[in-house]
Amino acid sequence: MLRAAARSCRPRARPTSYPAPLPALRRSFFWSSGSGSSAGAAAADLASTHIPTVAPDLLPLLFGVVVANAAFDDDQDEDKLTSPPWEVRSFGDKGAGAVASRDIQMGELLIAERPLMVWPNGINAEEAKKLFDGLTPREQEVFMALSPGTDGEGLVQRLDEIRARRATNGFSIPLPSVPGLTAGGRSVAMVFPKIARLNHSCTPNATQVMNFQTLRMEVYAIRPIAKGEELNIEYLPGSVTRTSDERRNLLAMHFNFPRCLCAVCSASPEHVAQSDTRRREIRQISETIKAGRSDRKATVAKMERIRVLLNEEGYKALPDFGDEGLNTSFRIFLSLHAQSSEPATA
Ligand SMILES: C[S@@+](CC[C@H](N)C(=O)[O-])C[C@H]1O[C@@H](n2cnc3c(N)ncnc32)[C@H](O)[C@@H]1O
Repeated sequence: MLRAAARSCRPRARPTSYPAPLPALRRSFFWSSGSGSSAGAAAADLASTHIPTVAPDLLPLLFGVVVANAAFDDDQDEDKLTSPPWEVRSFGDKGAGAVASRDIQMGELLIAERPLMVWPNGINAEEAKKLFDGLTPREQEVFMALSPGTDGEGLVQRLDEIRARRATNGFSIPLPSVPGLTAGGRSVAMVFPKIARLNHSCTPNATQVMNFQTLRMEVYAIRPIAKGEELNIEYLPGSVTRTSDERRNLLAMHFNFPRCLCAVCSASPEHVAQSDTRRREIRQISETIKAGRSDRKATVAKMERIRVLLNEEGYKALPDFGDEGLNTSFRIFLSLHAQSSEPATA
């Protein structure tokens, strides 16, 4: 997909919102700490944040140790990791999926999960087999239990069973830059076995974000979710600006399901047509906002129109326009809108 392209479509696993900046690694990790200590400086001068100078051939080893200890998880709610508020059940033609086992509030952390493996993107069948053989028997078992991704007619269909699973269930995740260590930008493939059970919806109620401090992918509720409701994420960023046909083509090609069975796509033809009209208008407006030629007042009016259209669309969560700048602007607009529509207190 292809796989890589597919996942780069889907999980947009945005490495955007690290909960906090990366720790010490961000200073010059290897060559000299740049701390300015002179040869004669006393050992006591070394700050507690001192970054050691590391011999180059030890870097991969040290990096392995950093990765292995990446998550101290001291701020993680153990409960969320061990007894999440959802369970897996069958969703008919969609296969397995996750359902809320109690009422969930907006903003709740639903899953925080380490990847089963981290592989390069764009590998051939032979390389994939070699990497698969390197997994432990338990990891292989977990991987092979995931959706096979070989029952459709998209690009995934042409892959071997390892890469098809990787494509259907994984994310292509851009690595962040670490000054002095890596420029970032390179995307790698990661599969998270629990998150892989989440089905797609064109009006999702959850979203995923990669936390590189803990090396976990986190899934959050982006609106209140009632007990018994399915948890869904959006595989395609920018779905809110695409018509049903456009979404169907992309989902079929990259995720191997020819028919999206989410609430929007499985509505009556009349409702689907209305939804398409709204999403076309959202796209047209969002493109003019991105072009940046409107003044502030006009931009606010455009965002207000998008807000109304999203309401009509039943899109109760924050949309992903597939554009970080617009996502942020719209988030700010919504919070200002919420403040201005709060009833005045006497
Ligand atoms: C990442 S897996 C999701 C979990 C999967 N249902 C399972 O049984 O493990 C992706 C696959 O689930 C199915 N799927 C996910 N969302 C769907 C949707 N909205 N409509 C139809 N099938 C969907 C497709 O077969 C897709 O290739």
